[in-house]
Amino acid sequence: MTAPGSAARTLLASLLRPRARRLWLAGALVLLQRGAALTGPLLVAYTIDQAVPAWRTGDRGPMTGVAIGYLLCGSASGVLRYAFVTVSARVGQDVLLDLRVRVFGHAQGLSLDFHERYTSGRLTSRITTDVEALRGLLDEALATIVTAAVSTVYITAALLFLDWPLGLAAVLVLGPLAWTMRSFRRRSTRVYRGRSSAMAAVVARLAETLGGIRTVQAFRREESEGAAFAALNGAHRRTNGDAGLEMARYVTSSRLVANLAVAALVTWGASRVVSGGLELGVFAAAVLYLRQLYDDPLRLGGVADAYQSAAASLEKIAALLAQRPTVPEPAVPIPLPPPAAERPGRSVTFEGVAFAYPAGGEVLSGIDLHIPAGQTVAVVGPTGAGKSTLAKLLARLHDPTAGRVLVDGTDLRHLATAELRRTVVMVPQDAFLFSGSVAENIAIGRPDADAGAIVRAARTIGVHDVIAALPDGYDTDVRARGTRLSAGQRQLIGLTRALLAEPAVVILDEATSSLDLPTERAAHHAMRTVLRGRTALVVAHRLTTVHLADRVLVVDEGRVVEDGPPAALLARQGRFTSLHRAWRAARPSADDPSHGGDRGSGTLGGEAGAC
Ligand SMILES: Nc1ncnc2c1ncn2[C@@H]1O[C@H](COP(=O)(O)OP(=O)(O)OP(=O)(O)O)[C@@H](O)[C@H]1O
Repeated sequence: MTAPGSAARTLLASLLRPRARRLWLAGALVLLQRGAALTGPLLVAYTIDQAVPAWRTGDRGPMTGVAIGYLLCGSASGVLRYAFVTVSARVGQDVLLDLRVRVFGHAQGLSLDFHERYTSGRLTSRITTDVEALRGLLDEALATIVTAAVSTVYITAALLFLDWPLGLAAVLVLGPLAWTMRSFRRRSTRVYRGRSSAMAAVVARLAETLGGIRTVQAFRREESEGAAFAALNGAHRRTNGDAGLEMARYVTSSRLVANLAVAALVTWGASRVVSGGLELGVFAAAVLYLRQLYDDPLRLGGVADAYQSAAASLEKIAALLAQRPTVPEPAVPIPLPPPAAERPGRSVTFEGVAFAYPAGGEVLSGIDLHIPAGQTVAVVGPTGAGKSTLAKLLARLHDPTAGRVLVDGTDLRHLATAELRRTVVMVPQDAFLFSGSVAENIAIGRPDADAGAIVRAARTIGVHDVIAALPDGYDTDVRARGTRLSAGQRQLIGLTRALLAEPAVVILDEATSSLDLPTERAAHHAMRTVLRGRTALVVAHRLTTVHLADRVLVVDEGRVVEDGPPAALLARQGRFTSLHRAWRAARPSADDPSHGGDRGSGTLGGEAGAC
């Protein structure tokens, strides 16, 4: 069978090495168990050639010895088999647990650009289908392979011991059998790998379609998604059929070779018995051994599937584990200087920053920016201008391709991840809620926060009443039936998280989705609360948000084209003024704090195209 590639072998070795002692024990148990199980034919030879003739002369001793020998070997074989299965199953389960935890931990540590490339469906497939494929290897295939190898050595030795010409002839037949196995291996490798990839594609599609079920239903894509899923299943069925065909070919050809060999050897042995060249008992034992000897290659064929699937899956998992974060933890972190007592927050500097996503051209270039501690900066501009990318660089979700991003003079690349996450907190457009209580969800930025601190933060943000009205208040499971929080409420929870985490630098990627006026006012108030006393970069889609800022950056095609206080920019009659006008035209009252009406929901992102 094809051995897994070197990365997969290294991975398997790293999984098995910590369990070496139990593996040695399992190996010793197999040696003993096969020894006990394969003594049977030797006892048959002894019975026919020695014990029965002795009994005929009135000596029952040898037969009694044979009976006791049978009993002991049979019992020992059973007990040893039980012990072997128990030990190897424990090793298998431990390896799988270790592997799953390792893959999950590794995937979590990989940078955002990896996750943007490698879909969650593919990751699910690695942790489920591929780890399960390894289970097939550990549960059955490995034991079968080791048992077959040990049995072949034992049986060959026993046959040579009983009658070396017969033993030699039997060994020679192993050659053609090995050849059939080799050609089966060559053909089946491709087929089994194809089947494993087809299955992975089915799982990945399933995860992705169900993950995006709202979009699927909203755009009536059920039929086309169903057709795509059926096509993938069809491909999987075809590869399954091919695998079955290969196996049938192998079983037929190797059985044919084995049966021909047994027939020839039995005829030859029988002729020697007749001519007196071979004892009857030895002949009987040889026949019993021959069957077992040629059955082992067949058993190996039976587990080839599990072996090949595991080899293919191990390779995929090894390739995933070989991915390195593109935003690595510094080898020797540099701590931030103590915060200045006189000013809240920390300063932020972009120094000659440029950035390109791995699979695309430059989306930011020539960014030179200094944000003093405590300043709130709103970033506005057309859709796709690079606003969110700028925010992601400050959160170090990516590293710039040129230049540096500094907080209080320290390059983000030199900050320990824990300190970075404590200092800079990003509130994304849509706050993701993990399964668990509302309180746990609020506390993710500060897990040691007590209930009082959580409630205080929620009150300050203005979301306490919403939470208190939930079926179990702060203990309500956010994923439980009937507790769907609205987009606006999720935003408020996201802001409460940020407030509780008390970062020196906060990044708000304002949601583009429009909210009803009361929720929008609540969100506005919450933002004002979170921004107070911190350095802030706000990707703004509404002019009400811009009103919160000390300074506005207008970004277009990856460059900062205007920079200054909102009033000064308005006076300049430039890009910001056009944006402002477009906003006022689309939403003359609702976005302006001086008005109280409730109109449509124009947002800067949407209007920015006019700019
Ligand atoms: N993960 C990614 N891989 C490749 N290109 C990306 C990725 N994310 C964004 N881009 C591209 O980078 C450019 C800037 O995107 P970015 O999200 O920063 O714009 P934005 O100004 O925040 O837009 P919006 O207001 O619509 O959110 C766009 O051309 C976008 O297509």
